[in-house]
Formats: sequence, structure tokens, C-alpha cells
Amino acid sequence: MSILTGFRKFIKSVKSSKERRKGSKTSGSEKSGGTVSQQSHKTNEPSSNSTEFPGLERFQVKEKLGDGAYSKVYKAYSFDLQEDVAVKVIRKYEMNSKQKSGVHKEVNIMRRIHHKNIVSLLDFIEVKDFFYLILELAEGGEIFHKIVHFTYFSEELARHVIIQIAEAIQHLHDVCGIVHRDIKPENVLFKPTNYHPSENYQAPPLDPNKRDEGAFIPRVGGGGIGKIMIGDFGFSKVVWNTKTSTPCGTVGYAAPEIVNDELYSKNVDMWALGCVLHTMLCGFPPFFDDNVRVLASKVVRGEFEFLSPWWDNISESAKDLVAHLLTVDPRERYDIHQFFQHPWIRGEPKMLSVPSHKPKFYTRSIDSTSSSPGRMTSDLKERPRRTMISRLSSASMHKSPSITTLSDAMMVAYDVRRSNFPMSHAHKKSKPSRANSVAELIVEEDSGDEQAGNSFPFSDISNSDDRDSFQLDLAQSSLISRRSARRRPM
Ligand SMILES: Nc1ncnc2c1ncn2[C@@H]1O[C@H](COP(=O)(O)OP(=O)(O)OP(=O)(O)O)[C@@H](O)[C@H]1O
Repeated sequence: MSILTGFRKFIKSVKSSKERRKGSKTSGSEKSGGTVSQQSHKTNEPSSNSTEFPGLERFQVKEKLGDGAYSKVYKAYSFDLQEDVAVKVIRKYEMNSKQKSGVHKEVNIMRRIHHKNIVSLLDFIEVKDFFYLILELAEGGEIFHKIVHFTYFSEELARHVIIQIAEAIQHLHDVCGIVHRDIKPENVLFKPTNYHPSENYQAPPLDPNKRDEGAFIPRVGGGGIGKIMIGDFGFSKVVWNTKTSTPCGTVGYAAPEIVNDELYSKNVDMWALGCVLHTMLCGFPPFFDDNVRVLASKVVRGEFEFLSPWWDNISESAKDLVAHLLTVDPRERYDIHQFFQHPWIRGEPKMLSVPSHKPKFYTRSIDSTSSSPGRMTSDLKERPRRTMISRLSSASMHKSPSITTLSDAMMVAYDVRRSNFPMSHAHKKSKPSRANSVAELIVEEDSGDEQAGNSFPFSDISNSDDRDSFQLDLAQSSLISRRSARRRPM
């Protein structure tokens, strides 16, 4: 299969995924029979959720917190626990049997995880038309919205967030033998903490839209962000041998492809950690392009750079860590233990030596015009934000039926990397004739073991040369509109 054909399938699959999402949202609200009660709990008695959500009689459903592909997440009061929880209502009636078994798999994975930085599954209820996941509530919502709000995070706030995500990942990798595979700002939730505005705050001259994060209190938080909790285990996967509780005991006896699978799939989370850290520090993701094909190829080649002027005031140490995480070769990429040893994470004020490692692309001259592999390509001269912001005024940007927000672009980038993780090693070793291109890997993604219902959609892919249909509509991009918006008071 040629790369072009594969990319076409990939692009088509993104499109069908989005269409399915839209379709499922509409039918979901129709079938659920009306709006959810907005009334707050005044008594300790069960109330009338039974018509809308049979099986949720012991909960008072309140406002909607978010949407998933087949689900809506609501805040609800639990009469039994006497506190608010999050209820993920999954529309079972829209799912096929494979997708339903994917939900059971997600639930089984969540049941074995208990960590302060991971959303706990409190209960699981199954009725004829719905699955209900009763979850610990992360009242603050998604970290994504906080990045949008503040434009980007200070280094200390970014460190506060990334360390907690990493602690969750360490628990998943080392204690549970689970790879999350969908770490992104939308799946990083938080509990709020008090916000203490700075006195006489002035935005940096370069970033007049940068809002005041207020005082940062070590071990508590800043910018209203307290405890971090990661959620959404729809893509997660158990990578350890199920017969043993520790990976070390089995590695010596395991077949190379099993060892590789564990190693490389875990490193997918480290890559995602790098993407999240990059995004928090500068306010835009490391990989971005209006064209999804170009975006996908940049991700696969690890083509990113620390763009001036936005990265100019960010420490070399932070850049060094990002570069170690966004390393294409999973054998060279930092694992979770190396992450915690890094000077920036340990809060050491300055790197004592020149960064030991730099990404292939960001070290090269910005003026290079070479497009040969491993050299900087001319399209890297584009400054994402500048380009994006200037396009906000362009009417021609309002045309994308498919990828409509920067959030969607990030989703594509994450999906490409997740699909691509075993490319250079595990698949190549076990199946030398296959998987030598991104495209082939994209269509091969985790065949057989993927989470039904959440796997990247390949079922209805076909060739398409619909290039213009996949232009990003950056006018809808919340991160970018924050960057270009006038400064508003908090
Ligand atoms: N425990 C929670 N507390 C607060 N908000 C939550 C919680 N769980 C989920 N949400 C909100 O609901 C949104 C969707 O939840 P979730 O990511 O679990 O659904 P999903 O079906 O897996 O979504 P997708 O398929 O788009 O990844 C989250 O992005 C978040 O905004």
C-alpha cells in the first residue's frame, strides 16, 4: 500500500469519525427523552431520573460536564455517597457488540486502578439502554480549558501539572501494567484550588493576552488548578502478561514481541506527556499543520521546533525535557523514571551543562531550505501561531467539514503517534514485510486487541482525494482565538 493511499484512508477515517460523533450526539439527545434536571439536591431522597435515565434513581442528575463519542458526562448528586459525582452515560443502544465489550474492558481496567491522580470508578451500572460509569468528580474540568484561559502556563504551573500526570502514568506503567494511550489536555482533569490574583499584574509585552495565574503555592497549585486527575481509559490497554503481577519476572522469558509491545506502547504515553508539556508551556501543540497529511507526516518524523519568539523566555532545561520526550525512537525516548530524574522536574534552577539531547529538527537553522529527510524543511519556517492568527481574518478558513478546531488537530497528532508506536521495532521485527510506512500502520492499528467502540475508525475507509475538505478551520480554534483575543479581565 502506498503512503498516499494510506493517508487517504486515514483522512477519510477522521472524517467519518467526526460525522459519527455528530450523528450520535443528535440521536442521543432525542432518544434520552428531553433535558436533564437542573434542580439541585435539596432533600436526601431519590428523585425522578427514572424516566430519563432508568437505573439512576439513587442520583440527582445535574448539569452536563462533557461529551464523548457515545456518551455524555453529567454532574450528579449521589444519595448514597452524599456527595457529587460524575456520571458517564453511555448510549448502549447505539453500539454494536464489539463496542459494548469495549466498555466492559474499560470498566475492568478502571476497577484495578486506585491512585490519587487518576479518576476513580465508584460504581458501574448497566441497564437495557445505557451503561453508567459512576466516577469521582473532577470539578475543575479539563486542563485544556485552562490553557485556553491563560494562553499558556508559567513553568512552575506547567511543572505542577505535568508531575501529577506523570505520577499517574508511573502508577499505570509500574504498578498496573497499563498503558493509557490517550493522554491529552482534554483527558487531564483537575480539582480546583483557591485563586489568589497577583497584585499589579502586567502581561508580558510579547503576550498581551496572557492572563494572571495568580500566586503559585507549592504542593497546592496555582491558577485555580489543584489536584490533577487523568480520566478516559477508553484507549487504555493492559500490556503485562495477565498471569503475573510484575513485569520483571516475565521479561526474561517473554517473546521479543511481547517485551517490545510493553516497552514501546508504554513509551507512547511518554510521547503524549511531551506533547502536553509543550502545549502548556507555549500555548500551542508541537505538531501542527492546516493539512492533516502534512500534520501526520510531521508527527511521524518528529518534526517540531521551539519557535521564536514564543519559546525565547522558556528555560533550556524545560526545552531539553520536551525534546527527550518528543524523541521519535521509543528506545531513546525518556521513560517515566528518566522523566522524574530530569533537572527541570526536580526543580533545579539551571542546567549545569549544555542540554545533552536535542531534537533533530529544532537545532537546525530556521533559514535552511533543504527538504531532505533529517534536515529542516521549508514548511517549518511557518510560525504556527502567526500563520494561524493571520488566517483568523481570512474568510476562506470557514470551510472545513472535518477538522474544525485546534483540539481536533491535536487529536489527529495523538492518533498518528498512537497508531505509529511500534513502527520501527515490534511490528517490523515480527512482520518484516509490513508496517514500513505511517499509512500502513494507521490501518493496522492494534488489530484484534483494540478497544471496541473507541478504536480509530477504519471500517468504512475508502480512497478519497478530498484534499481541501480537510483544511483546518482555525477561526474555530479556541487556543488560537485566545491568543488573538483582546485581553479581558478575569
Ligand atoms: N470525572 C469527571 N469529572 C469531571 N468531568 C468529567 C469527568 N469525566 C469526564 N468528564 C468530562 O466529560 C468529557 C468526556 O468524558 P470522557 O473523555 O470520559 O468521554 P469519552 O467518551 O471517552 O470521550 P472521547 O471519546 O471524546 O475521548 C471529558 O473531556 C470531561 O470534560
